[in-house]
Amino acid sequence: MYKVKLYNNIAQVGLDTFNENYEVKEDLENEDAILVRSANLHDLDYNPNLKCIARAGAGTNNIDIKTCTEKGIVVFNTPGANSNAVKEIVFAGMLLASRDIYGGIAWAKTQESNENLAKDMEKQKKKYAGTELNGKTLGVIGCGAIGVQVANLALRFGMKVRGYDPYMSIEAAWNLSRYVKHDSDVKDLYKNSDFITIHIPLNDKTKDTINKETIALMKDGVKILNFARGGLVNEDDILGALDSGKVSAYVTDFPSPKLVNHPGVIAIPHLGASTAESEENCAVKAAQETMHYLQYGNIKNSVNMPECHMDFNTPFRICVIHHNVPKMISQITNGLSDDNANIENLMNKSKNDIAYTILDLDKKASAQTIEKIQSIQGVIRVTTYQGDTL
Ligand SMILES: NC(=O)c1ccc[n+]([C@@H]2O[C@H](COP(=O)([O-])OP(=O)(O)OC[C@H]3O[C@@H](n4cnc5c(N)ncnc54)[C@H](O)[C@@H]3O)[C@@H](O)[C@H]2O)c1
Ligand SMILES: O=C(O)[C@H](O)COP(=O)(O)O
Repeated sequence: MYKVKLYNNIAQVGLDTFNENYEVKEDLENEDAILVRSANLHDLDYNPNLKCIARAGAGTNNIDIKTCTEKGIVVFNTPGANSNAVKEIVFAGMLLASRDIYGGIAWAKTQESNENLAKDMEKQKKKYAGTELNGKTLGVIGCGAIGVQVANLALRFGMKVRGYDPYMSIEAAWNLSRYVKHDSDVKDLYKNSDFITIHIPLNDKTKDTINKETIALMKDGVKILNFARGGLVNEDDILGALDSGKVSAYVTDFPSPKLVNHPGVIAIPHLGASTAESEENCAVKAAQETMHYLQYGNIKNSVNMPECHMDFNTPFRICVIHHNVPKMISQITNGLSDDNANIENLMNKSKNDIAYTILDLDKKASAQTIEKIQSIQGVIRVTTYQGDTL
């Protein structure tokens, strides 16, 4: 029986994905896997049995990836599974930033006993007038699963679109409309955009991407949208720019006490991925990733380990997480020699400093052999799988 510990509410359809060999709940000890959304796992008390963490969502800044890698814990996310939900809310944000729909609705709610409402509202409405998206320029920083969808939809709104992403994947490039102007220098995007939306992960390099200096390069009256992470935008700098009028609106999915009452801030309580559809997509994908790893050692959509998966149809499988250094494969295969086992299939993949090797054998390896492989310098974790778990 595999144990999967829950750290957030996970959509039921995702929980139902696990079969009878899984115990899935919040209150568990010695778990094999963790399923999480945005709960902070930085202070996790890692139990030695923990093999993987699946983030039902995109951002993994709530997980200590470095420690997980050192301990041989595979961290998964669910790329693209919530991108449509975020794309849609970004447009809600752009519309709210362009027209005072929110102010108008708030006024209408005060008019319950106004007999002359029909007449009064025609006088009042000029207070809430705004501008259109059509014809404006949107700059998209980060053209991944979300950025590409936002860019493509903006074109359909009649916007001109510019995109900046020096690390764009081939898949994302295939999906991006050719009508999106590619900015190889982000300064060009800053200088020419009426709206700027940011869709990149938060890490040490991207923290405070939007700051005093970058804001100074932008058009006067620019509107900034942040549905990625709060830490990407320096709060003091954005508040200063709102006060001076340099920035005319800041739409954020990451409210903070400092931001919420500023008139230029539209703060939404992290609702970007909170749709039934995206919660279900993420939950199912995270559950599948967890099961494929726990049962077969197959890795798909990991942020700290290489993509490595192979059909499993031999009696025994050994999976080794190890450092990406010379002579590892020869040492691992030599380690098997005492058992006289035949390696029927072998796959080795690497990602940065980490590598992963799957060896499928014609018979079970002995406990001594597994210990020998585990003791090779550079090996982080060895896991074995029986063919009859299929
Ligand atoms: N508000 C929400 O509910 C919500 C939902 C999903 C994702 N997110 C956030 O949005 C982020 C993006 O999500 P995604 O699904 O599009 O991820 P993704 O991995 O598909 O795309 C991220 C893109 O950012 C690019 N990038 C990285 N660093 C960059 C930099 N310095 N400058 C420009 N581009 C850079 C990458 O090359 C990649 O193409 C996530 O990391 C997460 O933090 C928020
Ligand atoms: O990174 C993400 O996927 C989003 O921020 C969604 O987070 P949530 O699953 O907690 O809504």
